[in-house]
Amino acid sequence: MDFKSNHHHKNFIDGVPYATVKRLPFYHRFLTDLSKKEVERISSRELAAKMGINPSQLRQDLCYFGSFGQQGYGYRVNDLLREVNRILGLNQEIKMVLVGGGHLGTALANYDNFSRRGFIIKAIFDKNPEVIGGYIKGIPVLDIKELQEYLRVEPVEIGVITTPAEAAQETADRLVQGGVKAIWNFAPVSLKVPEEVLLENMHISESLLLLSFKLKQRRNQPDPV
Ligand SMILES: NC(=O)c1ccc[n+]([C@@H]2O[C@H](COP(=O)([O-])OP(=O)(O)OC[C@H]3O[C@@H](n4cnc5c(N)ncnc54)[C@H](O)[C@@H]3O)[C@@H](O)[C@H]2O)c1
Repeated sequence: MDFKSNHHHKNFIDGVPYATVKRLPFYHRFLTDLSKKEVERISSRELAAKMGINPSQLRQDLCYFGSFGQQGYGYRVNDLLREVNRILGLNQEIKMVLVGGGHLGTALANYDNFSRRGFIIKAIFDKNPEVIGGYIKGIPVLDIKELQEYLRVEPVEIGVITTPAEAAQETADRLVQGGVKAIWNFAPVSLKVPEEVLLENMHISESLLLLSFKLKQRRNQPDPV
């Protein structure tokens, strides 16, 4: 099934409703899990129950991924996963650079699952002479001054920012000048980037603050009897 572009309707991305797109990573996770367990097929009822979502919602979502379901047979897990991967753009390698090879940068570089899914960190950039010239998980750590020249020779699509907050905007500017198409930002800053550059923020501390709030709420509630 081919998706017609539907740019004039902002609730749709490539013919898939945004609400469905937002659930794609969730489908990806469950289908990958089933595929690993070598489950060949699954009914929409079973899959919905596993994922804790409404079966009719699930059937509706899956309609957008192509017609894989067969009455009384269910869905072929691998076909469905392949389609979800295709829609998510995971059927090709995506090159990234990471700026800020400190604690978080090192943790991300060490996380095997990104490269397993095709997200390849080509180089890490830092300004600290003590780390420049070294390697993190086999990835070279280069001088931030070389970023522009590097990207000219080796264009990448995603720039990951794991610098301290104060350095995040100048890092974003450098990445944009270098021609990256998307930024994955972990610094607790609202970055300004041109409209054509995609920005996804991963504000870990904000998530922790939310948890703190919920914890406080629960503490204030009387214990259930
Ligand atoms: N470590 C975590 O678990 C964590 C959690 C939540 C948020 N964050 C955020 O992630 C970011 C990084 O945190 P961290 O703990 O890894 O810090 P860190 O100090 O360990 O690492 C930051 C790295 O960025 C480099 N750097 C500084 N300025 C630079 C510049 N202008 N250009 C290139 N490199 C530069 C430093 O030399 C250092 O290696 C921060 O914005 C922090 O708020 C981190």
